[in-house]
Amino acid sequence: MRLIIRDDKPAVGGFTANYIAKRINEFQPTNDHPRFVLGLPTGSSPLPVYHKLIDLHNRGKVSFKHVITFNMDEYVGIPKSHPESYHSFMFDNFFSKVDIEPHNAHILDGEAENLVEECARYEEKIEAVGGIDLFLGGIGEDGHIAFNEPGSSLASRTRMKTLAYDTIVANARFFDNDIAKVPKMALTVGIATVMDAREVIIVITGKHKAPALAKSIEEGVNHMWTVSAIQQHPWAMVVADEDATLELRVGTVRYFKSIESVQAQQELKYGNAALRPKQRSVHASSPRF
Ligand SMILES: N[C@@H]1[C@@H](O)[C@H](O)[C@@H](COP(=O)(O)O)O[C@@H]1O
Repeated sequence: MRLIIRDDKPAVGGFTANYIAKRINEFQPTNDHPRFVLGLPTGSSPLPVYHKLIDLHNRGKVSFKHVITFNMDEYVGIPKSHPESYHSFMFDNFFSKVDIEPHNAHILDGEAENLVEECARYEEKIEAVGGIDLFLGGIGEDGHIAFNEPGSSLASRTRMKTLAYDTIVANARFFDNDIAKVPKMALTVGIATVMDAREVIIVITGKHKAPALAKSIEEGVNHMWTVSAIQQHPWAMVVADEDATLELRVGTVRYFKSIESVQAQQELKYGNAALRPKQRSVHASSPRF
C-alpha cells in the first residue's frame, strides 16, 4: 500500500485526477476493446478530483467516452431527483460535465421495487463488464468506505445497510441540518466489491479524518475501521493532505514520503509503466465485452 501526501485538498485532487487520467489513457479504451471500468464515490473529498478531471477533459487530455462507471452507493428513501441523492450529486458534479455515455454510468437504484435484487444485479453488471479496473473512494470519520459502517463484514458485497448514527449526523449538513430528513438506509457496494477492483485509490483530507487514517494504516486490518481492508489489496494507494496525517507517527509520514521519493527516481530510470499494476490487455478478447 502506498501513502501519497500532498499539501492540501486541491493538490490531492490534482495528483489523483492526473493519475486516473493517465491510467485511462494507458488503457486506450475503445468501443471494440475493453472499456475502462471506474468505481466512483460521492462526498466532499472527491470533489477536487472531479474538478481536475473535468479540467483535463476540457483541455482534451482525457475522454470518458469509453469509460464505464459504477458508483459506490445511494440512499434508500429519497427519489433520484432529490438534490441530495447520489444520482443528482454525480450528474451535477461530474457526469454532466464530461463526455461519458449516460448508459455507461451506473448508480444503485434506491427506489427499486426489490432492493435485494437490485444489489444482486449490480454485482452481476460489474462482473459482466470484466470487473472494476480502478475504484476511487473516500472515507467517513469512522473509517467507513462507501456505506460500510463499522462492524461491516470485510467479505461483504453489494447490499442494503442501516446508517450509523454518526453518519446520519455528519450527513445532516446536506439536509437542512435536520437529522429527521436524513435517509437512514442506503444501498452500498461491499468491502469485497471494492477490494476486487484491480486498483484502489482512497482520498482522505482534513484533520477530522486524521484518527481514521491513523487507525486504518498504522493498526491491523479491522472491521471496525472498514477502509483498513486496503492493507490487503495488492495495488492500493491512499492520497491524503497534510491535515489528515496529524495523528500519524512522524516515522510513518517520513517512511511513506521517502518511498515516494525513491519511487520517483526509479520511474525516471525504468519508466513509470513498469512500476504500476499491470492492466487488462487492450487486446484481450473476452465474451464478457
Ligand atoms: N457514503 C459516503 C462515503 O462514500 C463518503 O466517503 C463519506 C464521507 O464524505 P466526505 O468526503 O464528504 O467527508 O460520506 C458518505 O458516508
